[in-house]
Amino acid sequence: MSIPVLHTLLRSTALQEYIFNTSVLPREHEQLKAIRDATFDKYGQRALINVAPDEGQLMSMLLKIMNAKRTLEIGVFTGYSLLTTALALPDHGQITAIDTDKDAYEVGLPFIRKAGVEHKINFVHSVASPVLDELLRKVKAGQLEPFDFVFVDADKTSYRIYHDKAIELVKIGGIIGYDNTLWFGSVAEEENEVREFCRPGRKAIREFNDYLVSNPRIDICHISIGDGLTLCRRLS
Ligand SMILES: C[S@@+](CC[C@H](N)C(=O)[O-])C[C@H]1O[C@@H](n2cnc3c(N)ncnc32)[C@H](O)[C@@H]1O
Repeated sequence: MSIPVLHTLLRSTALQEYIFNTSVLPREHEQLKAIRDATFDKYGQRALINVAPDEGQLMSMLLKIMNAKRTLEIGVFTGYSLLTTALALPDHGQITAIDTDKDAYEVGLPFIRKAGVEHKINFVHSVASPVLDELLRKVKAGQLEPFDFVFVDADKTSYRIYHDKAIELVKIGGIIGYDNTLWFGSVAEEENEVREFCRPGRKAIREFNDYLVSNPRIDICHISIGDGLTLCRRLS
């Protein structure tokens, strides 16, 4: 069992291990496992910011059901969710992936290459907002098709800003996924019980969850997998 239990919100360790060992890890692509291992070697416990393997499995299933071809990712790190997406898209699929940390991306890149999917990826080394603004300009000018799927897993205090841009970047009927929307479970804790490291993120995520639910332009599904995943389907 190589996945630390911290990687899950499920309170039963035995049940989480059962899920991982029975249905998730035996089906995990060898290069995804290699990214996870390389991330632990380089970053230790920080490797937990990789998307959890069972969440990756869900993303992969969703992308295949949607027949997604063009996706956008904000927050790549060493590329676990990125490789998951690249493996789920058809050979002509295209991913625009944005991150400020090129060194982390390069930790995962050899495994993306070994998996034979690098040609699907356009990595943009930048803070996300200006890149999103430029993509928006192109979509509005009709120079770029809107995306089928957008995955957001970057700075939590900017999720609302990212949502206002992502809703215009994804096609009607397309999906936006937000990671970490249960923030170590702290969203449901009493104020005085919240662990210190959770405090800033908890406030941002709670406000973001309230913001999403008040938005009539989306369907919402809030899933307790990994550290919480909210799927939004654009309606209008
Ligand atoms: C939780 S990690 C992403 C994990 C990744 N999805 C995975 O599965 O491995 C968050 C990433 O967001 C990036 N990030 C933080 N703020 C950003 C910003 N303003 N613009 C672009 N990337 C940002 C960080 O550099 C970090 O690599």
